[in-house]
Amino acid sequence: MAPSLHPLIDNGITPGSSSFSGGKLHCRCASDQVEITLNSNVAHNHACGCSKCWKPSGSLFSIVGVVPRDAVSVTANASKLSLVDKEATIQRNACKDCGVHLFGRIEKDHPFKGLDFVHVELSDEKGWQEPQFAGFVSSIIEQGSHPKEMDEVRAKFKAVGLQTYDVLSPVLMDLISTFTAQKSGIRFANL
Ligand SMILES: N[C@@H](CCC(=O)N[C@@H](CS)C(=O)NCC(=O)O)C(=O)O
Ligand SMILES: [Zn+2]
Ligand SMILES: [Zn+2]
Repeated sequence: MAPSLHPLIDNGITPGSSSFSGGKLHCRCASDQVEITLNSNVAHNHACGCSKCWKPSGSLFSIVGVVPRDAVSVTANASKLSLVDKEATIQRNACKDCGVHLFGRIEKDHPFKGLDFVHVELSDEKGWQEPQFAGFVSSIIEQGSHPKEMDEVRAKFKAVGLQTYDVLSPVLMDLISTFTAQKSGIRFANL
């Protein structure tokens, strides 16, 4: 059987709702779940093949989107959260008991500082923005996917209407490079 990319991708994509304005995420513990309340829909929601983003078991990709950090609050069992990797740019807060990542936050100077990274499949609500593209696709080889499977993986994304990139989408790459240019002193008129 072909490997699962992700349950939210494998059988086609369900569009989100433009009027949806947030909901709750829960970890996968049987009791005393960590609860996160998001007062916003996600943006730039996408499949990520990197080794650092949380994936449901059996899936090759994570689905991860961003929300303004001011829209994120931990509303139950905060004491179960711990940082996965204190050195990483994205400080991923995971449940110590079930391992699910509840939110990732950037504290250092970075183009995406101010945005938290979240996985909407941890919510029971419907209406979250659907995945827009797939990023870090080639990274799945680093986790053991066979290089010869890559055409099939990219074809599957294409079949559900998603573009694939080996880093991020052009919009996000341009944001990162704009930030880097400005850091080096370049000033753009009319941004
Ligand atoms: N090939 C690497 C890529 C890791 C990577 O750069 N991930 C991206 C996408 S989530 C990132 O921005 N990481 C920053 C971080 O994890 O802090 C891997 O799979 O581990
Ligand atoms: Zn948990
Ligand atoms: Zn990632």
